[in-house]
Amino acid sequence: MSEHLTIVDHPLVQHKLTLMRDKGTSTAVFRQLLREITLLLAYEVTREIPLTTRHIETPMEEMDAPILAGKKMALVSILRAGNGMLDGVLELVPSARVGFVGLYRDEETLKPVQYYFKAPESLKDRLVIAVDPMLATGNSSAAAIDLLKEAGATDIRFLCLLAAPEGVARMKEAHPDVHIVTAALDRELNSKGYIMPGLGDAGDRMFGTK
Ligand SMILES: O=P(O)(O)OC[C@H]1O[C@H](OP(=O)(O)OP(=O)(O)O)[C@H](O)[C@@H]1O
Ligand SMILES: O=c1cc[nH]c(=O)[nH]1
Ligand SMILES: [Mg+2]
Repeated sequence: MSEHLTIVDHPLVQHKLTLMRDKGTSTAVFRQLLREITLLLAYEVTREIPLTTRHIETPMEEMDAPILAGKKMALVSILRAGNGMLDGVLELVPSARVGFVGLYRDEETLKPVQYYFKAPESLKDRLVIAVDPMLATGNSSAAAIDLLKEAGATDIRFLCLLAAPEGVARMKEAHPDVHIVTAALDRELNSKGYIMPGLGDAGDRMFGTK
């Protein structure tokens, strides 16, 4: 993947995203929609992953057929809202290994506070897909990717639902090698670091905590 940012403008993604943005959408429906959109985004983020061939026999004849190359990919959820995207990717890539980075954003400073880290082994040999629905200031995702690189990851993609221009710029500066896939690039951040027009606090809407 060469460009830094891909916006997935598929009509089904855009339709479902509108339903998610709507403040009248229930927690249960919000969670279900995020899972459905993530499956479609996962199709995009896994484009151009390397293939090799396996010699097989169809009922008709032998052939060298394409199959994914290398070690199983690692999927890393940035807690807690990232967990809402895990199932969608796992539906498409069921053999992926799964890791977790626990971070929350201090509401005053907008800096990430880390509370957990657990990654699959041999990260350096795997394609790593980090997931978090919201890329706002980019402080959380940049910090999560710092930790993944410290743990050995070299081939990392970032999958989110909504991005702000400020977060994309921050990621491009901190991690120019990390390709971002998102369903939408919104207008801006407000004075409290929330994405506008956005969808509010993804974790709270997903888990019903506010
Ligand atoms: O780009 P940033 O400005 O860092 O903001 C984005 C972060 O904020 C949200 O998490 P939050 O801190 O609300 O934690 P939660 O997932 O536990 O709700 C979101 O899921 C991102 O991790
Ligand atoms: O708009 C935002 C910004 C950060 N985190 C969220 O969940 N929503
Ligand atoms: Mg939150």
